[in-house]
Amino acid sequence: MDDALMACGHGADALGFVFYEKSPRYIAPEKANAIVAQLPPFVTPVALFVDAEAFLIDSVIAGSSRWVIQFHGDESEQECLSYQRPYIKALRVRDGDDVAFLFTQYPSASAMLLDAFKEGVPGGTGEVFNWSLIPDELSKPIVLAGGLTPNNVNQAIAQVSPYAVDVSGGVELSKGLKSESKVKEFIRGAKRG
Ligand SMILES: O=C(O)c1ccccc1NCC(=O)[C@H](O)[C@H](O)COP(=O)(O)O
Repeated sequence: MDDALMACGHGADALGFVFYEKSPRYIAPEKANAIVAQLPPFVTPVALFVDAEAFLIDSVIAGSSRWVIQFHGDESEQECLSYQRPYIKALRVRDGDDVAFLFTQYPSASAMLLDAFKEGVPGGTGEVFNWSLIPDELSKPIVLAGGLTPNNVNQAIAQVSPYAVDVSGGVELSKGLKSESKVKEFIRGAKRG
């Protein structure tokens, strides 16, 4: 709760909640929904799943009409759509990927999140990928992720012009422990960019 309100206080537009049990950032659904109930009205809570069972997703989103879902696994478009909520599909980009083609696989997504590919790690890698793999013209808004920090967020925005930027490890003191000064610096840098 303290971290969430701290990030909102520094101007975060959205907060991600990781419902992937293998992540050090995992949060239990009931705890997350208690936080969501306290969020200011214009901050979007984003529920992150990796090939989760439908009952888990349903149990989280039943807690609030405000949830946007972010899918980090191999979920099909049909599956993403079945929850009848706005959703973001994460793609882990690697050399040789045709990003524009991958976008066409999720026509119903509200946005696509582009993240670094690391074998066996579905997200939160802390690694930057090659931004030049992102075409200039894409059919959906991009959320840029992967190894962003207060030091490179400006450059990322200048090069990619994303709809939004997403950060995890780059604003932490250690895995799962957010740093207020880094969060503040990151958001300031992003909004200036
Ligand atoms: O953060 C995690 O632990 C995580 C685990 C499983 C799926 C997704 C996860 N995070 C997703 C995010 O959107 C991260 O913010 C994104 O991958 C960027 O992470 P980082 O490179 O550490 O900034």
